[in-house]
Amino acid sequence: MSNIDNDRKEEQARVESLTGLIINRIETLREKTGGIRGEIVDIRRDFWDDVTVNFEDSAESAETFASMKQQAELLSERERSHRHMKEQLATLERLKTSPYFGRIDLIDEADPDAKPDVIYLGVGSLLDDSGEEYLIYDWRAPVSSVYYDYGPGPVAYETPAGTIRGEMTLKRQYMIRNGQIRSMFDTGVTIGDELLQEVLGKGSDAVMKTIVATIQQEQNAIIRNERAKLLIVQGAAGSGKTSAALQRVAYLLYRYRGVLSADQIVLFSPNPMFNSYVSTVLPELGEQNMNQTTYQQYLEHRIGRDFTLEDPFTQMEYSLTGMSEKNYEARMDGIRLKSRAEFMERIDEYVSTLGESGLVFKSIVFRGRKLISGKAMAEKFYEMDHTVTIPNRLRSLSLWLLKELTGLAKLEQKKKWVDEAIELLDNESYAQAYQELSGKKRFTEQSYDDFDSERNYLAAKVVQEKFKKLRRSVKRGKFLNVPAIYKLFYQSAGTIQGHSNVSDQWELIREITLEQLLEGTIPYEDATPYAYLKEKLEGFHTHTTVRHLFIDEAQDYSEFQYRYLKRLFPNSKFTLLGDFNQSIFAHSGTGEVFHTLSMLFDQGESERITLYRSYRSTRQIVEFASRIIQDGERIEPFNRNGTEPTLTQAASKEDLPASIAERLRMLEKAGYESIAIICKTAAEAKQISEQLAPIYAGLRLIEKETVTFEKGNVIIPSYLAKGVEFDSVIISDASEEAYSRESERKLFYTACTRAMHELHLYYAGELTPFLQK
Ligand SMILES: Nc1ncnc2c1ncn2[C@@H]1O[C@H](COP(=O)(O)OP(=O)(O)OP(=O)(O)O)[C@@H](O)[C@H]1O
Repeated sequence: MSNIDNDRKEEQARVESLTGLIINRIETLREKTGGIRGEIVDIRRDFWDDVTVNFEDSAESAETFASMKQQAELLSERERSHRHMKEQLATLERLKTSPYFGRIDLIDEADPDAKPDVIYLGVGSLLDDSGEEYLIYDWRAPVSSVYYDYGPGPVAYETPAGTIRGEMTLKRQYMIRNGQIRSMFDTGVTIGDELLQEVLGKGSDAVMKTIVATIQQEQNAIIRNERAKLLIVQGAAGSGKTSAALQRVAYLLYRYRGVLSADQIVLFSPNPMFNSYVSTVLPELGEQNMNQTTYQQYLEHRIGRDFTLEDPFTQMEYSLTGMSEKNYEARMDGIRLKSRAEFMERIDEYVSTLGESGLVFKSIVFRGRKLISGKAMAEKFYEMDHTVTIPNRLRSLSLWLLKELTGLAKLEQKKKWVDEAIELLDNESYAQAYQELSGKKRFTEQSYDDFDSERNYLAAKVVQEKFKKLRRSVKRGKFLNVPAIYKLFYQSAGTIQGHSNVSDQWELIREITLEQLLEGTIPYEDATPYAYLKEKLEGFHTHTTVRHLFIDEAQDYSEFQYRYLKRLFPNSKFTLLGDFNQSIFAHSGTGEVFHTLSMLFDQGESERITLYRSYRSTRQIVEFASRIIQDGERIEPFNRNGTEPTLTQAASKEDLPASIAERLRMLEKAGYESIAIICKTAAEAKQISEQLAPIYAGLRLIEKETVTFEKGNVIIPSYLAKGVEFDSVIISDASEEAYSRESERKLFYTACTRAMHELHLYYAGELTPFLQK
C-alpha cells in the first residue's frame, strides 16, 4: 500500500471530525443569530420607550440626545454582530459538505528541524475552538499561494510582513463531497490532471463555476497580481481569463478587506446575458458581486437622452450583412477611423476652436415664449475670459442664467395666465398659503384676506413651481446643445486642419454620418467620440471611487474607447482580459491597442501575462480550431480526449435543417444538456429557428436583448456566444458563403471554440476556406 492509501483512513477521520465541528458551530451560531435578531426587533420596537425625551431646557435636551445616541449605538452594534454572524454562518455552510480541497505540509526555513505545518485549504477559513489555530485556511491567505505556485521542494511566499521561505514536503488534493473523500492525489506543481479531468469532463452549467480548487500557476499570477496598474491578459479561447478575473475580484476583496468594497470594482462584460452567466461565482465564494455593466449600458446612461444609440450588435450585423448596401465601404472605413486615437485628437482640436467660437446654446423657452435666447447665451459665454476652460465658463453661464431666471420669474408673476392658474388651485393650497402668510405676519392686523398679499404670494408660488423645471435643467447644463455641436463638427470638419486627409472617404463618411445624426440616431462608432466631446465640454464625470476596472473581451474595445475609459476612471487599476484571435469588431484588430493603452500608464506600471493552455474544449476541438487562425498565438490543449469534430455537407441549403435536427437528437440521446446551434448572424439564427421549429421542439432563440443565460438548447448568433460555453456546438452554416472574408475568420474561430465536448459543422456548397487546408 502506498503512503497515500495509508493516510486515507486518517484523512477521512479528519474530514468527519471537522464536519462534526462545523455542524455544531452552525447550530450554535443559528441559535445566537436568532437571539440577536430578537434583540434587534425588541430594540427597534421599544426605541422610544427606552429613551427619556425632554426638550424643556438645554440640559434636558442634551440628556435626551445622549440617551437617543446610546440606544442608536446599541442597535447598530447588535446589527453589526448579526451581520458578522450571518457571514460566518454562510462560510460554515460552504465548508460543511466540502471543507477543503488541498493540503500542503511546510517546514519553515527559520525552524528547519520542526515538524512540518500541515495546512488545509478551503473556500473559507476555520479556526479551532481556542481561536488560535487554523483548521482550514482560506484559499486567498498568503500561505495558500504556495499551493498554486509550487510543488514539493523549496518554496517562498509573500506576507504583509515580508517573504517567508521554507520547504514543502507534501502537496495533496482532495475531492470531498457530502463529507466523503471521493478521491485524493499527491501532486507536483500543476494541480493535477486527474482533478481537472474530472471537473472539465462534466456537462456545462448555465452559470460559471469557481475554479479555486484547480487554479493553475499562470492563472494564480493574474489573480494575485497587486503591482500592475494595467494588467493585460492575452489568453487563448477557454484559457480561463474570465475565471481568473472573477477569482481575482474575490482575492482583492479578501486581501483588502475593510479598505476595498465590491462597489469599488466594476466589470465591463460583452453583453447583458454574460452578466447573468458570471453572477453566481462571487456569491459562491462568499463575496458580493462587483458592479457589472456593459459598455453600451454605460453609454446609454451618459448620452442616451441626446440620441437614439445604435448598439454594437446592430453595427456588427450591418458589417456582416450590409456588403451590398450603397455606402458599405465608406461606413466600414468610418468605423475604423473613428476608433483611432487620431480621431480623438481631431475632437480635441475641435474643442479648442469652440473655446473661441462655435458653441450652440438652446434658448430657454417658457409657454412658447423665448425667455433667454441661445444667441444671448453665446454672447455672454464668449464675453468671458477666453483663457478660462469651457466647463468653467459654462458654470459661470449657468449662474448667470439662474439669476436671470429669478428676475424673469418676478416679471412672469404679473402675467394673466398666473391669475388663471391661481383660480385653479385647490383649497389645500389656499389654506397652506394662508397659514404660511400668517406665520410670516404678512397680513395686516385688520384683515386676514388682504387680497394683494395673498395674490402675490400665490403668484410667486405658481411661477416658482413652473420655473422649477427650467432651473433644474439649467443646473444640469441642458442649455448647451451638444448634439448640434457634434453635428457641426461634421458639417465643418473639412475645414479643421488635417481632417480631410484622415481618410480618402472622409467626404462620404461625413455625409452618411450627418444623415444619421439628423435623424436623431447615433451610430455605435460615433457614440464614444460624442460622449467624449460631451465630457470635454461639460467637464469629465469621473468615477473617482472605483479602484479596479475589469474589462472582459478586451480585444473588442478601440483605442479611442480605452483612452476615454482611462479618463473616466482616473484612480482605477485596469485588468484587461482578451484574445486577439477573437477580435470580431471592425474597429478592433491587433495588439497595438494594448500597446497604446500601456503608453497611457507610466513606465513599469503595466504588465502582460499570456495564457496558452485552453481548458474548455477537448484536445480534438482545440486542434481543429487552431487550424482556423493563421498566425495567432499558439494554443495548447489541456489533454482531455473527445470525439473528432465532424463536417457534414448537405446536398442543398434546404436540407440543412433536417440534418441539424438529426444531430440534435443524437446529442440529446448522448446526454448533453446544453447544445448550441451557432449562426453567423442574428438574421440567420432567426431563419434557422423558424425552419427548425416544426421539426425540433425546445430550442431557445438568443437575441441581443436576452438577459438571462439558462441551461438548455439554444440558437445563438456567433457574436452573442462570446465568453460562454456549451457541451456541444453545431455550426449551422460553415460554407464559403458564410465565412470567407478575412474579417469573418475570427468570428468563425470564436464560434467553434464555444464547444466543450463536441463540435459539428454543417454546410451546403463549398466549405469555408478557413478549413480547407
Ligand atoms: N484552472 C481551472 N480549473 C478548472 N476549470 C478551469 C480552469 N481554468 C479554466 N477553466 C474552465 O475552462 C472554461 C473556460 O474558462 P473561461 O470562460 O474563464 O475562459 P476564457 O479565457 O474567458 O474563454 P473565452 O476567451 O473563450 O471566452 C470554463 O469552463 C472554466 O471553468
